[in-house]
Amino acid sequence: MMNYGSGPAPDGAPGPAIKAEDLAVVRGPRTVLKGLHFEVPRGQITGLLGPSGCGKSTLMRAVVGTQAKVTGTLEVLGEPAGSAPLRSRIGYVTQAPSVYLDLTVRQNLDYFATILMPGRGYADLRHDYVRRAIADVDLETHRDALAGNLSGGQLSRVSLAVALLGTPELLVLDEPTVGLDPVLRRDLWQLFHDIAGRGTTILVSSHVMDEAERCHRLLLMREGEILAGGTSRPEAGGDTPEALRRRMDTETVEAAFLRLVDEATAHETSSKESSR
Ligand SMILES: Nc1ncnc2c1ncn2[C@@H]1O[C@H](COP(=O)(O)OP(=O)(O)OP(=O)(O)O)[C@@H](O)[C@H]1O
Repeated sequence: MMNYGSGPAPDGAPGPAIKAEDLAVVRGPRTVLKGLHFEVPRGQITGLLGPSGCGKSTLMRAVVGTQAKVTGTLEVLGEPAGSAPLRSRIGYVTQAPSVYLDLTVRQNLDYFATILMPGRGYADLRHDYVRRAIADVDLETHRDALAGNLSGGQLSRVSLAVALLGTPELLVLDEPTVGLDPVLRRDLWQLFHDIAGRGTTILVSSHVMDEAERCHRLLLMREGEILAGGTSRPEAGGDTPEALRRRMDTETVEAAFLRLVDEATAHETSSKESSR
Protein backbone atom coordinates (compact mmCIF):
# COMPACT_ATOMS: atom_id res chain seq x y z
CA MET A 1 0.00 0.00 0.00
CA MET A 2 1.23 3.46 -0.81
CA ASN A 3 1.95 5.55 2.18
CA TYR A 4 0.38 8.89 1.42
CA GLY A 5 -3.00 10.47 2.07
CA SER A 6 -5.53 11.40 -0.54
CA GLY A 7 -3.65 14.63 -1.29
CA PRO A 8 -1.02 14.63 -4.03
CA ALA A 9 1.51 11.79 -3.87
CA PRO A 10 5.22 12.64 -3.55
CA ASP A 11 5.62 12.20 -7.32
CA GLY A 12 2.83 14.74 -7.93
CA ALA A 13 0.19 12.18 -8.97
CA PRO A 14 -3.15 12.65 -7.22
CA GLY A 15 -3.73 10.32 -4.29
CA PRO A 16 -6.87 8.23 -3.89
CA ALA A 17 -10.26 9.94 -4.04
CA ILE A 18 -11.15 8.44 -0.66
CA LYS A 19 -8.89 7.08 2.04
CA ALA A 20 -10.23 5.56 5.26
CA GLU A 21 -8.24 4.41 8.23
CA ASP A 22 -9.89 2.75 11.19
CA LEU A 23 -13.24 4.26 10.16
CA ALA A 24 -15.95 3.49 12.69
CA VAL A 25 -19.56 4.66 13.09
CA VAL A 26 -21.89 4.10 16.02
CA ARG A 27 -25.64 4.38 15.38
CA GLY A 28 -27.85 4.06 18.44
CA PRO A 29 -26.59 1.08 20.44
CA ARG A 30 -24.78 -0.50 17.47
CA THR A 31 -21.31 -0.14 16.00
CA VAL A 32 -22.36 -0.11 12.37
CA LEU A 33 -18.91 0.36 10.79
CA LYS A 34 -16.13 -1.49 12.61
CA GLY A 35 -12.78 0.14 11.95
CA LEU A 36 -12.56 0.04 8.14
CA HIS A 37 -9.41 0.57 6.10
CA PHE A 38 -9.85 1.19 2.38
CA GLU A 39 -9.04 3.43 -0.54
CA VAL A 40 -11.10 4.45 -3.55
CA PRO A 41 -8.99 5.29 -6.63
CA ARG A 42 -9.73 8.37 -8.72
CA GLY A 43 -11.48 8.27 -12.08
CA GLN A 44 -12.88 4.75 -11.66
CA ILE A 45 -16.13 3.12 -10.64
CA THR A 46 -15.83 1.47 -7.23
CA GLY A 47 -18.73 -0.77 -6.26
CA LEU A 48 -19.67 -1.02 -2.60
CA LEU A 49 -21.46 -4.33 -2.37
CA GLY A 50 -23.00 -6.27 0.43
CA PRO A 51 -26.31 -7.47 1.83
CA SER A 52 -29.01 -5.17 3.12
CA GLY A 53 -28.10 -3.67 6.50
CA CYS A 54 -24.33 -4.28 6.23
CA GLY A 55 -23.57 -0.55 6.44
CA LYS A 56 -23.28 0.68 2.84
CA SER A 57 -25.48 3.76 3.28
CA THR A 58 -23.77 4.60 6.56
CA LEU A 59 -20.37 4.47 4.86
CA MET A 60 -21.62 6.71 2.03
CA ARG A 61 -23.12 9.18 4.48
CA ALA A 62 -19.74 9.33 6.26
CA VAL A 63 -18.03 10.04 2.91
CA VAL A 64 -20.40 12.90 2.03
CA GLY A 65 -20.24 14.26 5.58
CA THR A 66 -23.83 13.75 6.74
CA GLN A 67 -23.19 10.95 9.26
CA ALA A 68 -22.80 11.65 12.99
CA LYS A 69 -20.48 9.77 15.35
CA VAL A 70 -17.74 9.01 12.84
CA THR A 71 -14.32 8.16 14.26
CA GLY A 72 -11.00 7.27 12.64
CA THR A 73 -9.60 9.04 9.59
CA LEU A 74 -11.62 9.71 6.47
CA GLU A 75 -10.13 11.86 3.70
CA VAL A 76 -12.12 12.74 0.61
CA LEU A 77 -10.43 14.44 -2.38
CA GLY A 78 -7.56 15.36 -0.07
CA GLU A 79 -9.77 17.04 2.58
CA PRO A 80 -11.28 15.74 5.81
CA ALA A 81 -14.74 14.27 5.04
CA GLY A 82 -17.52 16.77 5.65
CA SER A 83 -15.35 19.88 5.29
CA ALA A 84 -16.94 22.88 3.59
CA PRO A 85 -14.74 22.97 0.45
CA LEU A 86 -15.99 19.48 -0.45
CA ARG A 87 -19.64 20.51 -0.78
CA SER A 88 -19.44 21.59 -4.39
CA ARG A 89 -16.99 18.82 -5.34
CA ILE A 90 -19.22 15.86 -4.43
CA GLY A 91 -22.53 14.77 -5.95
CA TYR A 92 -24.68 12.49 -3.80
CA VAL A 93 -27.73 10.50 -4.86
CA THR A 94 -29.65 9.03 -1.94
CA GLN A 95 -31.76 5.87 -2.17
CA ALA A 96 -35.07 7.75 -2.26
CA PRO A 97 -35.36 10.11 -5.26
CA SER A 98 -34.75 13.58 -3.84
CA VAL A 99 -36.69 15.62 -6.37
CA TYR A 100 -39.93 17.58 -6.16
CA LEU A 101 -42.73 15.66 -7.85
CA ASP A 102 -44.82 18.78 -8.47
CA LEU A 103 -42.04 20.49 -10.45
CA THR A 104 -40.91 19.71 -13.97
CA VAL A 105 -37.51 18.18 -14.66
CA ARG A 106 -36.09 21.57 -15.62
CA GLN A 107 -37.69 23.39 -12.68
CA ASN A 108 -36.15 20.82 -10.31
CA LEU A 109 -32.72 21.36 -11.81
CA ASP A 110 -33.11 25.16 -11.87
CA TYR A 111 -34.03 25.03 -8.19
CA PHE A 112 -31.04 22.93 -7.14
CA ALA A 113 -28.69 24.93 -9.40
CA THR A 114 -29.82 28.11 -7.63
CA ILE A 115 -28.99 26.56 -4.26
CA LEU A 116 -25.58 25.53 -5.58
CA MET A 117 -24.84 28.88 -7.29
CA PRO A 118 -27.09 31.63 -5.96
CA GLY A 119 -27.11 35.12 -7.42
CA ARG A 120 -27.97 36.79 -10.72
CA GLY A 121 -24.33 36.85 -11.74
CA TYR A 122 -24.40 33.07 -12.14
CA ALA A 123 -27.60 32.90 -14.20
CA ASP A 124 -25.81 32.01 -17.46
CA LEU A 125 -23.62 29.43 -15.75
CA ARG A 126 -26.65 27.88 -14.05
CA HIS A 127 -28.43 27.71 -17.38
CA ASP A 128 -25.43 25.88 -18.90
CA TYR A 129 -25.15 23.46 -15.98
CA VAL A 130 -28.86 22.62 -16.12
CA ARG A 131 -28.82 22.10 -19.89
CA ARG A 132 -25.74 19.89 -19.70
CA ALA A 133 -27.05 17.82 -16.74
CA ILE A 134 -30.35 17.15 -18.56
CA ALA A 135 -28.41 16.11 -21.68
CA ASP A 136 -26.07 13.89 -19.63
CA VAL A 137 -28.96 11.79 -18.35
CA ASP A 138 -30.71 11.82 -21.73
CA LEU A 139 -33.89 13.53 -20.56
CA GLU A 140 -34.05 16.39 -23.07
CA THR A 141 -37.37 15.18 -24.45
CA HIS A 142 -38.83 15.13 -20.92
CA ARG A 143 -37.44 18.38 -19.60
CA ASP A 144 -40.89 19.98 -19.31
CA ALA A 145 -42.58 16.89 -17.87
CA LEU A 146 -43.68 16.91 -14.23
CA ALA A 147 -41.33 14.72 -12.17
CA GLY A 148 -44.42 13.08 -10.66
CA ASN A 149 -45.39 11.77 -14.12
CA LEU A 150 -42.04 10.12 -14.84
CA SER A 151 -41.23 6.40 -14.66
CA GLY A 152 -39.00 5.07 -11.89
CA GLY A 153 -35.98 4.94 -14.19
CA GLN A 154 -36.55 8.48 -15.44
CA LEU A 155 -36.93 9.71 -11.85
CA SER A 156 -33.61 8.06 -10.95
CA ARG A 157 -32.04 9.93 -13.84
CA VAL A 158 -33.43 13.26 -12.59
CA SER A 159 -31.81 12.60 -9.19
CA LEU A 160 -28.58 11.78 -10.98
CA ALA A 161 -28.84 14.99 -13.04
CA VAL A 162 -29.18 17.00 -9.82
CA ALA A 163 -26.01 15.34 -8.50
CA LEU A 164 -24.21 16.12 -11.77
CA LEU A 165 -24.87 19.87 -11.54
CA GLY A 166 -21.57 21.69 -11.25
CA THR A 167 -19.56 18.73 -12.57
CA PRO A 168 -18.55 17.08 -9.27
CA GLU A 169 -15.22 15.25 -9.00
CA LEU A 170 -16.78 12.49 -6.92
CA LEU A 171 -20.24 10.97 -7.37
CA VAL A 172 -21.66 8.92 -4.51
CA LEU A 173 -24.64 6.84 -5.63
CA ASP A 174 -26.63 4.85 -3.07
CA GLU A 175 -28.32 1.88 -4.78
CA PRO A 176 -29.24 3.87 -7.89
CA THR A 177 -30.54 0.88 -9.84
CA VAL A 178 -32.77 -0.67 -7.19
CA GLY A 179 -36.19 -1.60 -8.57
CA LEU A 180 -35.25 -0.91 -12.20
CA ASP A 181 -35.75 -3.37 -15.03
CA PRO A 182 -32.68 -4.95 -16.68
CA VAL A 183 -32.71 -2.62 -19.69
CA LEU A 184 -32.83 0.51 -17.54
CA ARG A 185 -30.15 -0.90 -15.27
CA ARG A 186 -27.91 -1.55 -18.25
CA ASP A 187 -28.52 1.98 -19.59
CA LEU A 188 -27.75 3.56 -16.23
CA TRP A 189 -24.53 1.57 -15.91
CA GLN A 190 -23.55 2.72 -19.39
CA LEU A 191 -24.15 6.28 -18.22
CA PHE A 192 -21.97 5.71 -15.12
CA HIS A 193 -19.18 4.47 -17.39
CA ASP A 194 -19.56 7.51 -19.65
CA ILE A 195 -19.33 9.80 -16.61
CA ALA A 196 -16.31 7.95 -15.21
CA GLY A 197 -14.74 8.10 -18.68
CA ARG A 198 -14.67 11.88 -18.29
CA GLY A 199 -12.57 11.51 -15.14
CA THR A 200 -15.24 11.53 -12.43
CA THR A 201 -14.77 9.10 -9.55
CA ILE A 202 -17.88 7.05 -8.78
CA LEU A 203 -18.64 5.20 -5.55
CA VAL A 204 -21.82 3.20 -6.13
CA SER A 205 -23.56 0.79 -3.78
CA SER A 206 -25.65 -2.23 -4.62
CA HIS A 207 -26.80 -5.43 -2.98
CA VAL A 208 -27.16 -7.08 -6.40
CA MET A 209 -23.96 -9.01 -6.90
CA ASP A 210 -24.19 -9.21 -10.69
CA GLU A 211 -23.65 -5.44 -10.73
CA ALA A 212 -20.18 -6.09 -9.29
CA GLU A 213 -19.00 -7.20 -12.71
CA ARG A 214 -19.74 -3.72 -14.06
CA CYS A 215 -17.37 -2.01 -11.61
CA HIS A 216 -13.65 -1.37 -12.01
CA ARG A 217 -13.01 -1.96 -8.31
CA LEU A 218 -14.91 -3.61 -5.50
CA LEU A 219 -15.35 -3.19 -1.79
CA LEU A 220 -17.29 -6.16 -0.44
CA MET A 221 -18.98 -5.59 2.91
CA ARG A 222 -20.64 -7.75 5.50
CA GLU A 223 -21.91 -6.73 8.96
CA GLY A 224 -19.96 -3.48 9.10
CA GLU A 225 -16.69 -4.98 7.92
CA ILE A 226 -14.89 -5.13 4.60
CA LEU A 227 -14.43 -8.67 3.36
CA ALA A 228 -12.47 -7.79 0.23
CA GLY A 229 -10.97 -4.74 -1.40
CA GLY A 230 -9.88 -3.08 1.83
CA THR A 231 -6.30 -2.15 2.60
CA SER A 232 -6.07 -3.53 6.14
CA ARG A 233 -5.89 -7.07 4.84
CA PRO A 234 -3.87 -6.93 1.64
CA GLU A 235 -3.96 -10.69 1.61
CA ALA A 236 -7.73 -10.39 1.21
CA GLY A 237 -6.54 -9.43 -2.17
CA GLY A 238 -7.85 -8.51 -5.53
CA ASP A 239 -10.20 -5.65 -5.58
CA THR A 240 -11.00 -5.88 -9.28
CA PRO A 241 -13.82 -8.31 -10.10
CA GLU A 242 -11.46 -10.46 -12.13
CA ALA A 243 -8.75 -10.63 -9.46
CA LEU A 244 -11.35 -11.46 -6.83
CA ARG A 245 -12.80 -14.31 -8.89
CA ARG A 246 -9.32 -15.62 -9.61
CA ARG A 247 -8.17 -15.46 -6.02
CA MET A 248 -11.31 -17.17 -4.69
CA ASP A 249 -11.32 -19.61 -7.62
CA THR A 250 -14.97 -18.95 -8.48
CA GLU A 251 -16.91 -18.24 -11.65
CA THR A 252 -18.73 -15.19 -10.33
CA VAL A 253 -18.22 -12.40 -7.82
CA GLU A 254 -21.33 -13.63 -6.02
CA ALA A 255 -19.75 -17.07 -5.48
CA ALA A 256 -16.53 -15.36 -4.33
CA PHE A 257 -18.53 -13.26 -1.87
CA LEU A 258 -20.31 -16.34 -0.47
CA ARG A 259 -16.98 -18.11 -0.07
CA LEU A 260 -15.56 -15.11 1.77
CA VAL A 261 -18.63 -15.08 4.06
CA ASP A 262 -18.15 -18.79 4.81
CA GLU A 263 -14.47 -18.21 5.59
CA ALA A 264 -15.27 -15.27 7.86
CA THR A 265 -17.98 -17.26 9.67
CA ALA A 266 -15.61 -20.22 10.18
CA HIS A 267 -12.92 -17.83 11.46
CA GLU A 268 -15.37 -16.22 13.93
CA THR A 269 -16.54 -19.64 15.17
CA SER A 270 -13.01 -20.90 15.75
CA SER A 271 -12.03 -17.63 17.51
CA LYS A 272 -15.02 -17.96 19.84
CA GLU A 273 -14.20 -21.59 20.60
CA SER A 274 -10.55 -20.89 21.35
CA SER A 275 -11.46 -18.01 23.69
CA ARG A 276 -13.72 -20.26 25.82
N1 LIG B 1 -30.60 5.31 13.67
C1 LIG B 1 -30.16 4.08 13.81
N2 LIG B 1 -30.01 3.51 15.03
C2 LIG B 1 -29.55 2.26 15.16
N3 LIG B 1 -29.18 1.47 14.13
C3 LIG B 1 -29.32 1.99 12.90
C4 LIG B 1 -29.80 3.31 12.67
N4 LIG B 1 -29.81 3.52 11.35
C5 LIG B 1 -29.34 2.39 10.78
N5 LIG B 1 -29.06 1.49 11.71
C6 LIG B 1 -28.51 0.14 11.48
O1 LIG B 1 -27.27 0.29 10.85
C7 LIG B 1 -27.02 -0.82 10.00
C8 LIG B 1 -26.50 -0.33 8.68
O2 LIG B 1 -27.51 0.39 8.01
P1 LIG B 1 -27.28 0.92 6.52
O3 LIG B 1 -28.52 1.66 6.12
O4 LIG B 1 -26.00 1.63 6.46
O5 LIG B 1 -27.17 -0.45 5.72
P2 LIG B 1 -27.20 -0.72 4.16
O6 LIG B 1 -26.15 -1.73 3.88
O7 LIG B 1 -27.14 0.57 3.41
O8 LIG B 1 -28.63 -1.38 3.97
P3 LIG B 1 -29.64 -1.30 2.72
O9 LIG B 1 -28.96 -1.98 1.58
O10 LIG B 1 -30.84 -2.07 3.21
O11 LIG B 1 -29.93 0.15 2.50
C9 LIG B 1 -28.33 -1.58 9.89
O12 LIG B 1 -28.21 -2.77 10.63
C10 LIG B 1 -29.35 -0.66 10.51
O13 LIG B 1 -30.35 -1.39 11.17
